[in-house]
Amino acid sequence: MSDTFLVADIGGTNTRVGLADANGLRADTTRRFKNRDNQSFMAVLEAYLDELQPGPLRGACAGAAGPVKDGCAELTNLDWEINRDSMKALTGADVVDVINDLPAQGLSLDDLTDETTKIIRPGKVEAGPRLVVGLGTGFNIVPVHRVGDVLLAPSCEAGHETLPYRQEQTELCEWLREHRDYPSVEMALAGQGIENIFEFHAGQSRPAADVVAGYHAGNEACHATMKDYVAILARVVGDHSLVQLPFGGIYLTGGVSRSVAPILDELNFSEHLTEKGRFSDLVGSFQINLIDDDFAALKGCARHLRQLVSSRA
Ligand SMILES: Nc1ncnc2c1ncn2[C@@H]1O[C@H](COP(=O)(O)OP(=O)(O)OP(=O)(O)O)[C@@H](O)[C@H]1O
Repeated sequence: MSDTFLVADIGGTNTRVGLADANGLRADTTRRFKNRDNQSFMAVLEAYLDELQPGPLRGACAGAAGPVKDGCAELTNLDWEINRDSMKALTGADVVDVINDLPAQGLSLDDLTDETTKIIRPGKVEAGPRLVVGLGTGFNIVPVHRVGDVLLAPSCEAGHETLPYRQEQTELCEWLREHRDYPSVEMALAGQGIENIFEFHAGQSRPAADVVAGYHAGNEACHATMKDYVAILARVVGDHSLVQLPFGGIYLTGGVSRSVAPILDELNFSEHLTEKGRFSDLVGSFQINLIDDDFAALKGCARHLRQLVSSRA
């Protein structure tokens, strides 16, 4: 029987697809697609299968950036649906599943290399839960638990909880309430969050990458944006740390995390993170890492399939 898995990570902006086997994700098979250039995930998958011609597949798993129920996901930030039955029909795979994309990132943690996991803020690392914070087109946070040899990462929609803010951000919150969906964590901390905060400060729009570049170039509105962004990020990560107690460490991931990680220190991330009264030392003791692997979720989907196959054996 084939041991090949097809794995996919469908975000609001990008879709990544690859093949994995007993040795893990095959680097020569990974591809990245811009969603705006494609009609649907099925169209992406057809193009991928046409190019790669993988032969019979043992399993197929998609991590999708939206709530998943009964094998179906509706993406939150794009008008796409991902459906387990359609994937099964197209791939002919034996075991097929759809999971949320952030648990997919979380399930990759034991398959990442030292080169792709960088320490941003050293801390004490012990056995215990780990916490993955996804900063991409959307925002989400999931805990990762180990039970024996099995990793568990439950689905969450933490990006849509209400923004915790201090007095300094009251006007920003009111602006989000008036001009966006509502003042949710995602509206401030995803890539679109950087753009929202910039628009609040500057009265005009600018892509997230350009706001970060403007910060490095000394632009005042970009500086104010990243200052708010880092303060809110630290507060949200601190709050979730108290809920999950990530003694195994905190991991930032996603397209925004790689450009934000280098400026956390200079924008007082640690001071905001540890503003927790009697629990400041505890929150400050968790190590914070950066996942610098754009295909991490594919590795997590492969692990999910391995776990599914062995639970059915
Ligand atoms: N250099 C950068 N600095 C800041 N933000 C950036 C940079 N480059 C891209 N982004 C933002 O990163 C986001 C895309 O990240 P990513 O590739 O992780 O998205 P995705 O996988 O499609 O998203 P998700 O899974 O969150 O729906 C976009 O919002 C984009 O504006």
